[in-house]
Amino acid sequence: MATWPVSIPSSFQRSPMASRDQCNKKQSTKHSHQTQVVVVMVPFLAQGHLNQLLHLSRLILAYNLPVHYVGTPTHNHQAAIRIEGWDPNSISNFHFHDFKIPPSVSPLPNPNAETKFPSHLLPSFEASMHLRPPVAMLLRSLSSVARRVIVIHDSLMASVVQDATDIANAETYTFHSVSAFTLSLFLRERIGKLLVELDHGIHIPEVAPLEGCFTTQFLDFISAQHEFHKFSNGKLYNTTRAIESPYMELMERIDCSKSHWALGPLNPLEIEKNISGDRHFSLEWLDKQDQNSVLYVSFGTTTTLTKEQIKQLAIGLEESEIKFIWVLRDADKGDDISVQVTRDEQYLKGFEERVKGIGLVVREWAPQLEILSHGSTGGFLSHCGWNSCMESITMGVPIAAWPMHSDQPRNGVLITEVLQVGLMVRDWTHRDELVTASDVDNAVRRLMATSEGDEMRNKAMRLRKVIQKSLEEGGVSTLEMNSFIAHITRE
Ligand SMILES: O=c1ccn([C@@H]2O[C@H](COP(=O)(O)OP(=O)(O)O[C@H]3O[C@H](CO)[C@@H](O)[C@H](O)[C@H]3O)[C@@H](O)[C@H]2O)c(=O)[nH]1
Repeated sequence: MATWPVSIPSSFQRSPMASRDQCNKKQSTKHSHQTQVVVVMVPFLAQGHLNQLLHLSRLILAYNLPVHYVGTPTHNHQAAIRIEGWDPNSISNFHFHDFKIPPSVSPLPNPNAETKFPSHLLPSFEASMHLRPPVAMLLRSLSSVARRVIVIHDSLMASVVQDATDIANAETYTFHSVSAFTLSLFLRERIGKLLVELDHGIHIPEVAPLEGCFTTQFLDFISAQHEFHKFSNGKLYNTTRAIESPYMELMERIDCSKSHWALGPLNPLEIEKNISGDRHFSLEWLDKQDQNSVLYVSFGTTTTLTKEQIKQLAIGLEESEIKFIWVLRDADKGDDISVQVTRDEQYLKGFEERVKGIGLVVREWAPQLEILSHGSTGGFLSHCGWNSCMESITMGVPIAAWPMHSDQPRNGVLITEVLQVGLMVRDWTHRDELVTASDVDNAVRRLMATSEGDEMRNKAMRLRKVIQKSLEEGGVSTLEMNSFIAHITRE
C-alpha cells in the first residue's frame, strides 16, 4: 500500500505576514488563542480552483492563523509557481502537503470535441478522490495538537473531507469557486417552486438553460458530492457583497440553515511592480503603450480553440487594428501543466509578422493579474471564468464576454447585464457556430474604440473603487472577513 507523507509543524508560531491590501493591517491583537486554531485548505485539482484557495490562504495567514494546503505534488507545485502577488514558499506559517495518489490516464484536450467542456480533465478529477485517506490522516494529526481544525474545502471535494465529521474539534466550510449570481441561479432552478417568495426584491435576469455547459459525466461527479454537503458548517464565496449583495442574499434565502460569508475579492488589488529586471516581456511591451489602449485576450486554463476558430480570432484582431496581447494556450492537461500543444504555427507565423508592434501572441503562462492591473490595458476579451471576471472587475477593466462552458455563460450575463461592465461577443444560443472574424472585429472595436466602450471602462473603474472602499476599515468586505475569522476562532 502506498504511504503518504503527513508533515505536521512542531509548533504553530505566528509569522509576520503581508496584509490584505489595506484592510488587514489592523489585525494585530487578540492572537494568543487564535494560534490554537489551524486551517486546512482542500482545493479541487484544477487551476481555477487551486488559485482561489491559495489566495484565500494569504488572507487567512494575515490573521496569524497557520494554513495547511493539500494536493498532489504536481498540483501544489502548479499552484505555487503560478500564483501572483506573493510567494507561498516564503511564509513559515504556510504548509504545502504533497500527497501522492495513484496515477490516472490524462488525455490531451480535444479542440474538436462536441462541447467545449474540458472532459479530458475528468479522470484527474476522479483520481482526486484518492486524497481522502491522507487528508483524514492529516486532520487527525492536527486535531490532536490544535484547539480547533477548520477545513475549507472546494464544493467539489466534499467527499474527500467527509472524515472530518468523526473528529470532535474539526469543522468544515464549503468554498464555492463561482459567482453568487451563477450559483444562486443554478440552485434556484433546482428548487423550482416558491420562486416569487425567494426572489422578492431581487433582479433575476433571463439566463439560458444549462444545456451545453457541462457533460453528463461531470454533472454526475457534482451530484456525488451533494450528500456530503450536509456536514458543512458554513459556505464561503470568492465574491464581495459590494458587487453581489442581492445574490448573496438569494443564497441565504435558498439555504437559510447555514451561515454564508463573501470573503472576496481573494486576488490582491495592488500588484507590486517587480523591479528586479525579470518582468515578463508582455509587461515591458505594455509599458510602451498608451493608457487603456491594449486589449488582453485569454481563455483561461480549460478552453481549447479549434484551428479555424484561432484563425478567425487572429483575422478579427488584425482587422480591428486595436493593440492586443493574446494568450494562445490549450487547456491544461490533468496531470502535467508543462505539456502544451503547438497550434497552427504556419498561419500564425505570418500573422505575428504582420501584427508586429500592434499585438503580442503569448504561448506560455502569462502574468494575467499584472497585465490587467497595468494602466495600458483597457479591455479583456475573456471566456468569463470566475477568476478572470473577479480579476478584471477588481482591476477596473471591462470585458468582451465569450463564454465557452460551465458557469461562464451566466457569468457573462452578470458582467454584461447586471454589472454592465462589458458586452457579449456572441450569444450563447449560437455556441456551436464559429465566431467569425467580423464578430471579433465588431466586439473589439465596440469595447476599445467607441464611447459605449468608454462608458463601460468608466463603470468598471467605478466598480473597482467601490471594491477598494469595501476593503477599508469598516468596509463590507473587511467586516465579512473579520466576521468569519471571529467565528472560527471563537472560544
Ligand atoms: O496564461 C495565463 C492563463 C490563466 N491565468 C490565470 O488562470 C486563472 C484562470 O481561471 P478562470 O478565469 O476562472 O478560468 P478557468 O481556468 O477556465 O477556470 C475554471 O474554474 C473557474 C472557477 O470555478 C470557473 O469559473 C471556470 O468556468 C472554469 O473553467 C486566472 O486566475 C488567470 O489569471 C494566468 O494567470 N495566466
